[in-house]
Amino acid sequence: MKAFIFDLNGTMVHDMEYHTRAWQQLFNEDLGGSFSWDEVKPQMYGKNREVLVRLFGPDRFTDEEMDRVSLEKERRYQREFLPHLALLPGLMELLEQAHQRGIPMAIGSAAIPFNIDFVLDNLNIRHYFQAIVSADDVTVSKPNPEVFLRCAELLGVPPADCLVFEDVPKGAEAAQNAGMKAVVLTTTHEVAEFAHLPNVLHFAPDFTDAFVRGLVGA
Ligand SMILES: O=P(O)(O)OC[C@H]1O[C@@H](O)[C@H](O)[C@@H](O)[C@@H]1O
Repeated sequence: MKAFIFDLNGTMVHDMEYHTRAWQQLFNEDLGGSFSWDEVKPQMYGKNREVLVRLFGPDRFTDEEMDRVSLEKERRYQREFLPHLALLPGLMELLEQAHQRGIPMAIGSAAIPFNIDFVLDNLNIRHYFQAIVSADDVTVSKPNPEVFLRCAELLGVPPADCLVFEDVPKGAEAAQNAGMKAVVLTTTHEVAEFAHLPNVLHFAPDFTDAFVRGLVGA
């Protein structure tokens, strides 16, 4: 593999429960919904506007309202997650080794820049990434391949030479649709949920995993 593309939430940081909880509270306490955890969790992919349309239909909110709701959700998420903000075990070492070996790296996330900046700047890791593609940079998000194809283009590496690190089935599906192999971090979903995706090379609990370390010759 010539380049690495990292999903952000649930892959670099173990935070998907915090996203799910922030959304569930907002849906049920502020927006009049009554969604269970098991109904909200599978919706945790794609842009915030896409999440809102999937759950409330296309006519409920204006674009401005969706952006306001989205920002409120991220403020709540950041407030709750900040005390726990840390990279997954082994990721800092992997980033450093890949950087030293000249492997280009990108972030391809459905999150808005507000959340990407929250992680990168608080953890001081922005300098490792040659490209960052957020919700604002694509017309359609995962499982559409646009986000990962844009990363490959910005890195100047053919899609087939990019390896994606993901944690959700819809994200691994986006990699498949982009013609990219994926390594799945099992922070958020069960291995069986990825059974339909032939591009998944390996499942790992975190970045200390021997297969993952072997990718940078460590
Ligand atoms: O694409 P990533 O980095 O996993 O981010 C996905 C999540 O990003 C969050 O910002 C959204 O609020 C979630 O709805 C979404 O699931």
